[in-house]
Amino acid sequence: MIKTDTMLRKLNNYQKDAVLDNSPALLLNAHVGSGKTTVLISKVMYLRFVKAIDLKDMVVLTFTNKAAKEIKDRIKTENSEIKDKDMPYFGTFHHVASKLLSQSLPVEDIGYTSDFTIMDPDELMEMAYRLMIEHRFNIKFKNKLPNRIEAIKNGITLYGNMKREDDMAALWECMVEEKQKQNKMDFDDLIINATKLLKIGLFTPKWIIIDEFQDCNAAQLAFMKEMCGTDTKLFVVGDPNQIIYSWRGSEKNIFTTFKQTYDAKEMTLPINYRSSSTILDAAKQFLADSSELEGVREEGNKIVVKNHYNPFNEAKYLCDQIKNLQREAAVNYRDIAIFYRTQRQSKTIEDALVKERIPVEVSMKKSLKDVPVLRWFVSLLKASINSNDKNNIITALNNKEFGEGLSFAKIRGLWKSEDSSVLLDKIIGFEAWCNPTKVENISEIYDYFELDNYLSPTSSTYLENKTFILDFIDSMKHYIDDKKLALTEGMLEYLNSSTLYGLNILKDSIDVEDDSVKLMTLHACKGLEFNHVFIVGANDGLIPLRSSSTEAYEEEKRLFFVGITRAKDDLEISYYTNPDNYRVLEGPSDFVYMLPSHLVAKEESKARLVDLQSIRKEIQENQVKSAQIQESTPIEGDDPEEKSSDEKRVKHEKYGEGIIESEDADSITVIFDAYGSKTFSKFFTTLEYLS
Ligand SMILES: Nc1ncnc2c1ncn2[C@@H]1O[C@H](COP(=O)(O)OP(=O)(O)OP(=O)(O)O)[C@@H](O)[C@H]1O
Repeated sequence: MIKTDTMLRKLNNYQKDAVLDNSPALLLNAHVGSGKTTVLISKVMYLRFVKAIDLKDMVVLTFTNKAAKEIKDRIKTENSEIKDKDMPYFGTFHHVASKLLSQSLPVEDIGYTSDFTIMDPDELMEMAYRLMIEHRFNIKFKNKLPNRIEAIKNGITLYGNMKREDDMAALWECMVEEKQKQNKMDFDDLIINATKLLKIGLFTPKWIIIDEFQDCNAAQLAFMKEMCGTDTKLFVVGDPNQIIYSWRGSEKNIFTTFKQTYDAKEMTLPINYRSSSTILDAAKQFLADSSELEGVREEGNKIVVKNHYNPFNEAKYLCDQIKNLQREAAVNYRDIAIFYRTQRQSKTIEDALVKERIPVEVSMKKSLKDVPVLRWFVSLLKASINSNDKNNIITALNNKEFGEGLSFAKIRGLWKSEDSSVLLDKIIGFEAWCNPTKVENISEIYDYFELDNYLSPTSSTYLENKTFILDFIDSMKHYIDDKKLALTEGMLEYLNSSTLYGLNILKDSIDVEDDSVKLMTLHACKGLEFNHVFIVGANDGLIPLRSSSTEAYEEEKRLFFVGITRAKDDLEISYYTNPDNYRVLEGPSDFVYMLPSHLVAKEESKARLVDLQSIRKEIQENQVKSAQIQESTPIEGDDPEEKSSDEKRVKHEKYGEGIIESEDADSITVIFDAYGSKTFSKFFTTLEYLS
């Protein structure tokens, strides 16, 4: 209570009014750096500790796990008796929807049971390809299957002028049926199914609080609406200037819609506390209307705009600059951040920093697919706790690297008990093994599956793979211990979370407190702040990324605005003369020209090209040595542009050369230069890998 009082005293009048407001619906228009997070946390604390609202009666929806954790941690600090389990509905939309479906809503009514598992987009695609082969569906534009599935889910017809209809509708129907049969929901199903069942009015919290409201999509709005009982109060906070996820379908006029639908009161937080007035004035150039945004800080340093010959030179320069800041101005590494537009830009900078022994942390949303052994292991565990999960049983057995490399035909033989498989016997016997097994013995899972037999102990990757699996098991054990869950129930929850949050489950995303330089994409920097910010690659084709529409270009602008406004004191923006990438134009982009000249100190890079060859060679060698980081599939907070990165070229004896568009355990889709897209079963096709 004392802390809550002190906290309220620290707020300005705009902020305090928002926290104390008791309207049935409030829309808080929070300008950049105006204390949105501060107000959100204060609001929850105020409701709990002053208004005595039970935390279980509050739904607090955030866009990242990290944001929800921050709020929960503050509540726990205020009262140490409060535990995570007392705040079951604090989390991302997917997390809360999944919680409701597994614990409070009658999922049986829609053909599921409460122990359903969650499938990520990769698993969904695997299912699609498998059904396509099994049912011999004729699907056009296979290389665009993810888009086509997304479209059919949303009732949109893609490729309307297609001459001949294909079996897309039948495939989707089959997938819906199969998901139900296997008791699995994909990410969208979580929100859609929860919304469907909420209609019955089974769960009506007293408060619904939403962060980053500007990035909500129609499905999320419907989800919120169905949770509203007659007495439910709504408190939503957002900044229309920071819409950076419209590709996810965020509603264009979401603020107007909300105001009209709920007759909401509107309040504004106009004061930016974060950035120097120079940085704020520069940021304003990227807003259509900046009249309301006020700053309180001094003028500060000019923004440095710098030119580098290429990314290698830049990486070298960044190392020198960071060392200077640390040596001469005693700046902590944790106060420095480097932002780039695409994840693949990170490697050059990271390698250079590591080489110079500068502590660095790269923020990267990695999905399970990024560590193949974990992807396989999670399939194995999912198959073991859900006997209906045909897909994962096949993935676990069929995997050539870690599983038994069994063909479809052989696996079909196993169904009919014509054949036997050690791994399948383990999968089938797992439930019985779990029953007497205690949580503290969960580490024995490794031995139960005799995993050494599957990780090739003589291979160079054995130790690394084994460590990944042991870390995963350890992290799962801690999760189950902390929550005091039964073994299978805990495993199910943990596996579902690992599907939702990817590898971040092993590590609580980026640790801002850790004394290291932070590297991240512009998308990932949302909500953070640093004293010194470097934004690299301000060339056309990167910042902004090449866009096909005015809307996309405007979104690139907002993204750059978000990046600029993370900086408190110093901002440096750089571009390349030779970007080393044919998709990127040399020289500064329009965005650099938009910075008013009186706010800018332009500097030519002093880093010469001496040693360039050796720097380049060294970094490239490191890149080859380190495992290639696959681009992640979109999980909450990810950037779609990151999906199609490295192009792998292959050669087919009949169709000639082409690029791999997609592949899974069984099939591979290649776009051939001369023949277009073709999908093959991996069992029957030999492709020569060219790159
Ligand atoms: N009333 C206040 N007085 C002084 N500083 C404040 C006040 N409110 C917030 N701040 C500071 O302003 C900065 C920005 O606050 P916060 O991160 O909550 O803003 P935000 O609106 O969430 O930002 P963004 O939307 O840009 O992510 C923080 O450093 C915070 O401590």
